[in-house]
Amino acid sequence: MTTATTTRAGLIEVTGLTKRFGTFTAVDDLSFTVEPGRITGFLGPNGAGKTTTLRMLLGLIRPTSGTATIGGHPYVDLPHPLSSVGAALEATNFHPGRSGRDHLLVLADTADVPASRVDELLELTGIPAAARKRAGGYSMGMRQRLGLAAALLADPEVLVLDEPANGLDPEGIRWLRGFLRHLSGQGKTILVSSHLLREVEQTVDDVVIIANGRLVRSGPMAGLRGTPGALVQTSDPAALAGALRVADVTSTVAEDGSLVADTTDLRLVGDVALRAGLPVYGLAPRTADLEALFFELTEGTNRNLGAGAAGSPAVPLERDAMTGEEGANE
Ligand SMILES: Nc1ncnc2c1ncn2[C@@H]1O[C@H](COP(=O)(O)OP(=O)(O)OP(=O)(O)O)[C@@H](O)[C@H]1O
Repeated sequence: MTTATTTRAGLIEVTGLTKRFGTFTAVDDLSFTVEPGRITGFLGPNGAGKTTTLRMLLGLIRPTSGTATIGGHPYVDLPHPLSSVGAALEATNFHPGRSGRDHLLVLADTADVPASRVDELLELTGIPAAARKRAGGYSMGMRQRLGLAAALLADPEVLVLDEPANGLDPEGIRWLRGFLRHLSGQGKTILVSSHLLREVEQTVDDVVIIANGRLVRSGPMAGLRGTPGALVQTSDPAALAGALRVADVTSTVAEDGSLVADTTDLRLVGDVALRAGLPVYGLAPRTADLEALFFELTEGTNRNLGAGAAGSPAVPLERDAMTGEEGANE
């Protein structure tokens, strides 16, 4: 069993985490771990409970039950929270009249971080010139980069980013991917939320997928992609399946009539078909349809649209420690 004294500093452990707002259960008995040196995608449709979970992890709201710890400690008990965890939960909470650089300088002062680190981070996040202008005029992508710079100020071991790809153009998403990869290469723990699997599928090593506040899947991204294979279109799939079996390759006929062979050796499949005298109309590696899988796993669970909305809250019930949003009780 893991204890606070033996847990690695950057390990995130969520155990039986539950959050109720009145009668509405936003996060329901959620358990997962996030490993250092890896990028983990925290995925689920709108309203699944991602932000609520991250807020509990960051000590901004109290769990109804369960725990969320970083290096074995709840956030509020971390001896050096700023150098342990950097977070960017919203891309909008900057003083609009203040420049991005000034915003970071204020934060740096609070966190006891030298001003030189601010300029280093503005370079790293690609906004050195724009950061001298008023933050009120920033695009969403710029605000994302500024939020990322703020999260990294104290060079934390753990980075928690809520929808960081929102508002980034394809070039920006590619940049973010490379940047996060670089940080995970330094051994940092990176937890990135998104409501789109497709947006992060090339970025993340592991996934934690939730729907209706509950865990539906967690593990390496490779496991989600499934076993690679070959897709073949031929005139007689059953005959080709028989010929492949002789060559020690198992296969199944898909709904659309194509044959899915359990091998990545396309040349072998082509050769077997040729020897069997069967025409091949199409031959390609099989790639998982992640979008379809994600939809299947989370189907109809967007609570903000009302589907499956039993007990859905009409009004916010609790004041949020970060945004000061309205609300009262738990
Ligand atoms: N303070 C609150 N009071 C009442 N209900 C809340 C509060 N905060 C969140 N909720 C509800 O809890 C559910 C989960 O919300 P949450 O913001 O955690 O989802 P999410 O997965 O982050 O969604 P999105 O992708 O849209 O940001 C939603 O139905 C939301 O309306």
